[in-house]
Amino acid sequence: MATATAARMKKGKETVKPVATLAGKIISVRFHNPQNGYSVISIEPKDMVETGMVSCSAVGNLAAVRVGDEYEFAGEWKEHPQYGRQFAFCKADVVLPKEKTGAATYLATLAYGVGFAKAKRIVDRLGDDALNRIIEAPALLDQFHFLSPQQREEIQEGLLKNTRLAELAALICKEGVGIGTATRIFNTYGQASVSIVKENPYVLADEVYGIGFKVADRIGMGLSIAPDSPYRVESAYMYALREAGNDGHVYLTPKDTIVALDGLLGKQSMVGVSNIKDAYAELEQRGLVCREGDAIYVASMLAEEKQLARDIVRLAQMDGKYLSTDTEQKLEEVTEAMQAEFGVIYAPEQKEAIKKSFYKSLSVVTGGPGTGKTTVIKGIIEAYRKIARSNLIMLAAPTGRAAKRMTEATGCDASTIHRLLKFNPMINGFEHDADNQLPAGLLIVDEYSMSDLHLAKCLFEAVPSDMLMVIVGDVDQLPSVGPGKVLEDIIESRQVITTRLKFNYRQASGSRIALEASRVVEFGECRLYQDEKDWKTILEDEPEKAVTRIKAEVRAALAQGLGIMDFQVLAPMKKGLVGVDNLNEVIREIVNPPDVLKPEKKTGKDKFFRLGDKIMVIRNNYKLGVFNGDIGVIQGIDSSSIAVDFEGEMVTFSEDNINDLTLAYASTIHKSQGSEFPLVIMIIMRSHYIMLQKNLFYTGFTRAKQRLVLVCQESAVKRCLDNAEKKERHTLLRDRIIAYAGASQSA
Ligand SMILES: Nc1ncnc2c1ncn2[C@@H]1O[C@H](COP(=O)(O)OP(=O)(O)OP(=O)(O)O)[C@@H](O)[C@H]1O
Repeated sequence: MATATAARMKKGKETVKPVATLAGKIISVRFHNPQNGYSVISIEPKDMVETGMVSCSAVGNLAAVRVGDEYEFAGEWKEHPQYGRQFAFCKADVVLPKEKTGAATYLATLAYGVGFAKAKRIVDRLGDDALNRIIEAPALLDQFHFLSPQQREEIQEGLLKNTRLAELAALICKEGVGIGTATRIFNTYGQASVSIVKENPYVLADEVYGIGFKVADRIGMGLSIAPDSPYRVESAYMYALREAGNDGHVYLTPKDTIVALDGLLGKQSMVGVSNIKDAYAELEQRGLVCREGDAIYVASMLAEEKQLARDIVRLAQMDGKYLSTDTEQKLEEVTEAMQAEFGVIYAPEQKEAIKKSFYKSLSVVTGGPGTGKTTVIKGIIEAYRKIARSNLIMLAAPTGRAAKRMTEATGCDASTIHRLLKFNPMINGFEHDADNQLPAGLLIVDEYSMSDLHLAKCLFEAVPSDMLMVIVGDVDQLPSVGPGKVLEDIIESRQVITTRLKFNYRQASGSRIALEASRVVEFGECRLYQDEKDWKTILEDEPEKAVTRIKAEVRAALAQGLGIMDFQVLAPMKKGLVGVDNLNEVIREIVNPPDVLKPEKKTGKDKFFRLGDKIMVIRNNYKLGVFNGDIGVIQGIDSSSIAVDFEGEMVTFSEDNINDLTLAYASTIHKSQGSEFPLVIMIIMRSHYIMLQKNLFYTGFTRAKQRLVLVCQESAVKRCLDNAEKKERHTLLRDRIIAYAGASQSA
């Protein structure tokens, strides 16, 4: 392996820039940006004779800057048009004092409550090289009982920050790589950070949370790694495959892979097909990627797709636990009894759905909003109680909001799938799996169109064959945010018993939203009611005016007493005047204007959160127990964290994961899946062109429970309706289910 690594290293045509050096003490800090460490400092050079200066300016990135600290810088002298000659450094090593008094003085600056006397006792015991010894072995501090645990931590952290982290920051904090990123790298590799980053910065994309290929590449390019370095091409290859998951793909075709790599590596990168083939061969040899025909997979994704297909077939072919010669009659009696009990006459298809959930261990119920899915869920629960004489029932949904709605609708506790499977941060996985399956008799999972491949694989393997599992969802909605289209593939395989509910009860009660939902799905048609029942359309051709209309509707909602969680603005995409990002800023100024009592926290260029802001989680964080699409309100902001109330559950986000949050007054239609809101204000304009699809439009307006306000250009809605073609997702789940089912039947 060592030889292979050396060979791969050699292939890269690395260039080393000539550098000058400067040693001296910081005498003043003129500027320091805490986000990226960019600093402008005055230095008193150690060797004034050599530099010919009493003081000089130096610029570069430092993790922490303190007047009095001594550094050895490497970089080059530059002539600034305004500020004159200055030293631009790309490397900065703190020179720690080596004699006792200097070391003790330095140590005394690091921890609150540790003055010179205590620091001197430490240095006396550890010797002249005390500071370096503590850096190498922080446990040495344990012997000093007069230090509190916090003081020990502060000394250790201070030393590392001012030395090793400073060195790392100076090396990489350029061109948009911030101190936060440097700190994360440092937290991952500790003292070895600089040497690891110098050898192969692309490893960061695999191993450091929050760093992807693009940041690693910025670091790599800054370190003059060759554009055709195998490390770079392999990292881009893995990134391209993983990134395809963001477009819903489980695998990529060879052609798509090359297009994606071209985009990532740049056409001028000297990377040719042979480099890409070499990268594939290396990654395949390391077990990271594999290929089946024209499908190139991240190896773990292929394994998951196969495992899921096997488990689906296992459950779909297993007779329901309570199936016997008189089951049909028993089910008939039970549904009759329930009709009397609940005062409801089930539609034939609803009855079918309830009965069929007892035929096999796995069944599916699908239907649009208002077709009675929840009514069927309640029916299945009650029928199970009566037939199995058991209460071993588990209910779940992919998001917290959907689980909450399920609880409210059924009166039974429902949890997220993650909670159901018991996510354990210690093992970074679920406690319930194939070896420790779920202890229930009946499991019903709602909003299943939202489940991606990974979550489906984890859930299905944890379901014992003698359990009854019913998955419920609206297959006409957008598929999951993550890779795959699991519900659609299961239904299309025709190997799993499925009931499609068609009759729309809400439509029967006059709802225009329900009526148009059916018409959109069945005929690709939709009437744009001016203002009738639960539907209001505002036709507006100019984007600026459309934004003004949205603002007016938001004000009207507030005037009617709706809270920020009661209404949601939806748009097809993020960018542009009528995109989510701009709408969020505009709506925030109405709903949560600035106030001296409301602290704000900067989170990026031109981005900030304000106390009281409505926010959404955009990445699953199993450790914090929050998931993509969860919506909450900011209840606390301080210099290093944000506390968010997720409908009664408080979660604190630190600097490391604040970027997993975004404003949520407006959100994309994709992100609104699984949620419903009393009022939805949805905008559909021609400038959203590339996103305008039938299932996107359908998913968006069916999020409205009581009222929809549609601000649109008529032609944009028409474009949605005409574009019934679903965006293709590369997955082979359907084919695998069919193949495994065939194989097991012929076996
Ligand atoms: N057989 C029935 N007879 C009369 N009313 C019914 C029947 N089935 C459902 N309903 C009513 O229709 C409405 C919609 O039903 P339900 O909430 O079960 O649908 P849903 O598919 O779960 O809707 P959504 O996906 O929007 O939550 C409810 O008010 C429900 O009481």
